[in-house]
Amino acid sequence: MLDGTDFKAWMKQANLIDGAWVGADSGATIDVTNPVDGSVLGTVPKAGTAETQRAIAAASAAFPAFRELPLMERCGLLWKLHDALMDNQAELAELLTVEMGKPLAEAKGEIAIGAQYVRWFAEEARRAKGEIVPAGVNGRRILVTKHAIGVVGMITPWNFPSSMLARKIAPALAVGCTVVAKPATATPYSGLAWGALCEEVGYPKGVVNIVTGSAREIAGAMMAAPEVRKITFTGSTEVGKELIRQSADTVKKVSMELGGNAPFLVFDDADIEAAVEGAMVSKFRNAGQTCVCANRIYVQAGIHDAFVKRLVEKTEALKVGDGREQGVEQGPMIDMDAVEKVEEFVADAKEKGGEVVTGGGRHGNGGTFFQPTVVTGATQAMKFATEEIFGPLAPVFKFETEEEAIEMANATVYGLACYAYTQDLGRAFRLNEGLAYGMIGINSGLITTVEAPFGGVKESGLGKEGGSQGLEDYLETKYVCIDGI
Ligand SMILES: O=CCCCC(=O)O
Repeated sequence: MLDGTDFKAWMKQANLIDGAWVGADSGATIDVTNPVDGSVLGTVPKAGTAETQRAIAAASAAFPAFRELPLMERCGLLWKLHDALMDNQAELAELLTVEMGKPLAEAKGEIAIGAQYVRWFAEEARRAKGEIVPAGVNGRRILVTKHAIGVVGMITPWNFPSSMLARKIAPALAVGCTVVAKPATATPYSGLAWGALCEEVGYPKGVVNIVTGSAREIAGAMMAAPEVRKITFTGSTEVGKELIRQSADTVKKVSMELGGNAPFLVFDDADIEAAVEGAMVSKFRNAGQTCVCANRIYVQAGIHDAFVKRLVEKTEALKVGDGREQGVEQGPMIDMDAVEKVEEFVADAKEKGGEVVTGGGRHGNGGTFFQPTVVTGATQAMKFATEEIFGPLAPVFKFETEEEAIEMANATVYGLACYAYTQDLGRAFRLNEGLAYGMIGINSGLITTVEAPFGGVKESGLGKEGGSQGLEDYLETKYVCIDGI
């Protein structure tokens, strides 16, 4: 266990609305538990429509002045926010681990990448450039300018409760937008901590508002409010589709980071050790509860057995336990529903001829711990071929040709991330062109980085987070036509 950190210092048990820390109007609260043993860490307000409407009104009132804050002052606030995150990295990471379950090393990494997003967008804000376009006729000038979109509603998930907010809140604040955020009910403290950090570094009241409680009511109030000009959501495709439908009524801009079903292709010419290493990190980080986790591992026949042998050895060596314990590499799953879903995938695979080579069931630690699992003999008829597993289950499929691998990899409605291991440069280019995914890792199982546009195609989403594109999503483009020159 960690010594000397005081994660409770950042564990805010109230909502931040218009610069005040408040409870729900009704006084109702929701318990927040540690998935390691179900123990109650504390409570958060069970807020709903009225509280969210006040948060939106506060963000709306704060917008004109915040938008006008000199660019260097906005960037300066982000620099301070970056430093506050890193100065409190250990405490914030422990808070994340106790509410979400991921190993402390991963939680620290999550706080660090969140801080990097903040720094990245502090730098990118200085390049939110417009352009002057040559006019088609004399005496006329065409100017294209960029402007903060306005109040942004943010709905964030439980699996990366800090960094998913980072890559929404940082670009929004960088360009002068104001924020109403709803963290996931299972992991609200990491989101509320962003409110506390923003307050500490001096954001004016109303610029950042954080509301916890009824997802239906909070999201409903955001979607209904004409002042909310943009909604950014990370979560399931099902919920994302519903939010897109609701956004039509007030024609909001939307960014949707939705589900995935990442194929991980390993070709005969791959460096097997590197491929296994990549598969391990891609599959088992966050106990497989990552939208870009390898969901289907396709291995070419010539190296299939050698790959599986190493994958199983490494999977069996994973240390499962309380994320706060030294050396733990896989924590508990978020809840019992998640466990049962993985059990269903295993049962379905077994019924259809798959072989569980290691793991396959609940872990001896009890509760929501699940064994790191490898299933071989996977086929396109099994449920995980088309559905997202979101758990520590690695299905291995065998393939013969590149064409067959691409076809199977693309046989899904999702298009978030995919991976391929090969030493053949020509093949790497063919894969990049042939795989219908928003992100491709060639010889890498870990591709998330602040400089790159994270996001999917098809039913995996709309918009990008990170990169210069991640700023663009919070800007409105205007054009001025000056005639008679
Ligand atoms: O679950 C989706 C977020 C992925 C974040 C990451 O890759 O770090």
